[in-house]
Amino acid sequence: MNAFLYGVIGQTYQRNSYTVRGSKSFVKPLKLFKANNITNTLIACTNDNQQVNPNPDLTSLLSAPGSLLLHDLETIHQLVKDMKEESFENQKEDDDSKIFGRTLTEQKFRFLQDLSGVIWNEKVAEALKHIRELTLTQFPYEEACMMISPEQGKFLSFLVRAIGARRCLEIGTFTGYSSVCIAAAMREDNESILYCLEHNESYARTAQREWTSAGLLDKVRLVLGDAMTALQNLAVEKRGWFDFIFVDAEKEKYREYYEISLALLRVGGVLCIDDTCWSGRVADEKYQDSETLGIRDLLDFMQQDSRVFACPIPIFDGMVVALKLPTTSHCDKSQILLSQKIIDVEGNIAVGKTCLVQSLLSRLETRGMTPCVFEEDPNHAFLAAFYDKPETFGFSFQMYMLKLAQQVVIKSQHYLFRDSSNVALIDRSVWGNRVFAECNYHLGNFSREEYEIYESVYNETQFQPDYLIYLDASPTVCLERAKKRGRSAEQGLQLSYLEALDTFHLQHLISTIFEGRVKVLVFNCHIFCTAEQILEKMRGDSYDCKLIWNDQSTERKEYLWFLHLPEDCYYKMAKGMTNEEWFDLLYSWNLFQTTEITDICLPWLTSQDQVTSYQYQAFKRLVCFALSASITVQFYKHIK
Ligand SMILES: C[S@@+](CC[C@H](N)C(=O)[O-])C[C@H]1O[C@@H](n2cnc3c(N)ncnc32)[C@H](O)[C@@H]1O
Repeated sequence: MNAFLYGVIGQTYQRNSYTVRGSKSFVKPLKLFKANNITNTLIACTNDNQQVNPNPDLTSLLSAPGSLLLHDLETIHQLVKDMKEESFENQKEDDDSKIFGRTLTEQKFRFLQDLSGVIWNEKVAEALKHIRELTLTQFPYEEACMMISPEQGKFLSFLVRAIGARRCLEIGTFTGYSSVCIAAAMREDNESILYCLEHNESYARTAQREWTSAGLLDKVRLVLGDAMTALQNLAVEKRGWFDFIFVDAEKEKYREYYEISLALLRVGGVLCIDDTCWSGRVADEKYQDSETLGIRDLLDFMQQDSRVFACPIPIFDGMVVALKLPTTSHCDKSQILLSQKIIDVEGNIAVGKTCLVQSLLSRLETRGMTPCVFEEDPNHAFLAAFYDKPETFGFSFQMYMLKLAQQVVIKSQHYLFRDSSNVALIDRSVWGNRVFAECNYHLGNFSREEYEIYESVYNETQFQPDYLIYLDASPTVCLERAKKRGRSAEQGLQLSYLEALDTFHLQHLISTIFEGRVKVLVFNCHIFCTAEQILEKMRGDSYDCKLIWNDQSTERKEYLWFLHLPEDCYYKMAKGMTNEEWFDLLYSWNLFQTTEITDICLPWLTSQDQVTSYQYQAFKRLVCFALSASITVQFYKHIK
């Protein structure tokens, strides 16, 4: 007998009439599977299909993308040989709900559980079991079958853990089965979060109870309401932010969900789309209903979409997983790079960036990472011409440098994407470039119109390092170092230029710290800091901003004292204060005289939610003002 058993794992396509109608060889396995509550339904055919399959639905099913040749008959027989046949006779053959989604307890199928308990600990396993039972017994069959199968749940956990996801999103939560699988597998740190979009309040409440009993409530953020509205809101702030997105809501909107999900996903993130077989209907043109069309259109579209690498998975009712690829554009707003992999080293000319980057390079290598340095390498003649006549070449040179920096963004993205151990060390990025451009504009080397052009091109660039390491030294020290290294283009370097650059660097540094999106380490480099010191700080990292002094000199402390704020400042920030109150507060704390600074942290940067964006901005402005008032008066006089 030359028979094959085809199956879509866990699929409930079965109409028993098909499956028992064919060869006797697979009737027994089928019965045994059912008797043992195995969700898999096998669809079988002989080597000449017609004998088994007079029904056109089965033909289309077998040709559907989700169909999978599981085993030859002998393997199936081997698989079921120890199964018990008890109670099978009493089961109503086509009572789908009896078979659908039962928890698998048979030894043979223990692989469906997380035996190590590492990902699905006891609470999670219990919750998953409970959700299945509750959903199958308390919801009508048509609703209950919206829940993903246990195998899919495990697959979701697998994917999330495999990519180390911690920022996840689910579109369509229902009673919470898939969300528990995702949340349980997210990276175990405080930043891990799963956004769950669901518009049905009663489903959402059920899911919430399950998150609580699974011990996952603090990792899940429910967004109750229309998913598309929620997605549009997320797209304002969280483009390129998510590591993993699971799409499992209205099929008619799949194309729209796909597009917006892709924008929300980071490069290297994974998108998983459910129900892509849709009981085989997607493959059968006879079905033209809006849901089938929604899925079919998306699949057709994805085949041509070079933004992703997609793979169909014939599991339950089919899934497609898609990996978001890097593009060749620096200005795709959704191109946020892989997290924890970019270190941007910034600072004034000759402060010591290149030395530090080189020593970081070798240190990271000894720690099993594969770092690569990315830097702009400008044409030296052009650089010399710019130093010689900044008012003539200011704009063209800065535009040229911006272009080089944008290429660095693209190159580093591709590098990071290639291997998970890769780390990009950037020796001055677009961040530093902008500081130079702004400074040159203020020095009169750009016209206003030119500066606006620069800004518009700069604003197209999407760049988000994980760490910004700022090396700080006074302009005098930088000038000495520039002279020492003796680059010919830098021979005419003026102290006044370094002072101007210093001020703009510090202002940008403050803005960056206060935006709170990047971890900032500020190193006092009057004495060179070592790579070991920096790595040490990164390793023990629990702050969002650190100011680190590696010597006792006080010369520069006055520039940065304002970062050291008393504890109750955080509390007051959340209370809502006017600009004037803030100003008084700053004075009352006598901050302008503070000289004692050690490691500092700005804890509210991790919880921006407590602070309104107005307060945030107001605070930022005040600090900038304080800086310019107390430190840079001289500089402004100078440039005016
Ligand atoms: C297929 S079920 C999700 C099943 C769930 N992922 C699981 O494994 O248990 C789809 C869910 O999406 C929700 N939904 C459908 N349209 C929605 C919309 N426009 N906004 C928010 N939720 C929606 C439904 O209420 C339903 O709970």
